[in-house]
Amino acid sequence: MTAGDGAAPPFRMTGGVVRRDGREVLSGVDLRVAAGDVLAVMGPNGAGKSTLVKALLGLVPLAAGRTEIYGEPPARFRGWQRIGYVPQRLPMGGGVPSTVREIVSSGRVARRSRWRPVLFTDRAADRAAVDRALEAVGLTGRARDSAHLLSGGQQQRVLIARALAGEPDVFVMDEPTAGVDAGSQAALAATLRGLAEAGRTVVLVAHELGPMEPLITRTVELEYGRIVRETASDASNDTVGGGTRGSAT
Ligand SMILES: Nc1ncnc2c1ncn2[C@@H]1O[C@H](COP(=O)(O)OP(=O)(O)OP(=O)(O)O)[C@@H](O)[C@H]1O
Repeated sequence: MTAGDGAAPPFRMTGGVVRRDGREVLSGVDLRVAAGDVLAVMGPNGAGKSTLVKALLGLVPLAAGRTEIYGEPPARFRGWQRIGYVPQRLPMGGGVPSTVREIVSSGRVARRSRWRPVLFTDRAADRAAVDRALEAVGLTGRARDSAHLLSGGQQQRVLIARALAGEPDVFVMDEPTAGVDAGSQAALAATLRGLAEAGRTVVLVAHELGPMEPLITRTVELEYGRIVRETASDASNDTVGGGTRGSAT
C-alpha cells in the first residue's frame, strides 16, 4: 500500500502560502478535507477562494507549506480520475470550437489507462456516462452545439457535466452557480444531493449557497487569504456536529 491509499484524506494543506505579484494571497492555510465532506468555501471577492482550491489541486504552486491529495503532493499524485474539477469558466482555446459533447467526453480521459487498449465495452461505458451527465445538467438537446455559442450559465453546466462524466470520488467546484438561473441552481442542488448521498466528497466555492445550503456539512470562510471561521453541521442526519452554521457576511 502506498501513501496515496488507505486513510489519507482527499486534501490536506498545512501552512499553505501562495504569492501572486509579490503579494501574499493565501496566508498560512491549514485545511483538511475528509472523504464524504461537502465543504463550502466562502468569503468576499478577492478573499482567495479560487486560489485556495487551485492550490489544493496543485494548479498554483505554494510558496510555503505543504499540500497533499490522498497523501501525495500534487506533482506526484497519479489518481486524477478520482478528482473532478469545475473551473470558474470554460477555457477558450484558439482552435476548432468544441461541441458540448466533446467537452463533456473529455471528462472520461483521466480514466483511460495508457497500458490497455480501449475496448468496445469501455466506449459503451463512456457514452452512457456522458449521456447521464448531459441529462443531469439538462443539456442533452444541446450536445452537438458549439460550447462557445452557449450562454455563460449553460457553459457552466457543460463544465459540471464534464466533471460528472468522469465519475470521480471528489468534486471541486469553483462557483458553479455563478450566472446560473434559479431552475438550474435547483437542478445542481439535486445533483449534489445525489453525490453526497453516494458518499462523494465535494468542495464548493460559493458566494451564496442558495438551494445547496442544506447539503453543506462544513463551511470555511476566507478573508484576506486566511481562514477566519470554520463551522460544521451534519447535513446528512440532522444532528449538529461542531456547532451551527454561521452565515457569511
Ligand atoms: N494570476 C494572478 N495574478 C495576480 N494576482 C492574482 C492572480 N489570481 C488571483 N490574484 C489575486 O489574488 C487574490 C485572491 O484572488 P481569488 O481569485 O483567489 O479570490 P476569490 O476569493 O476567488 O475572489 P472571487 O470571489 O472574486 O472569485 C486577489 O487579490 C486577486 O487579485
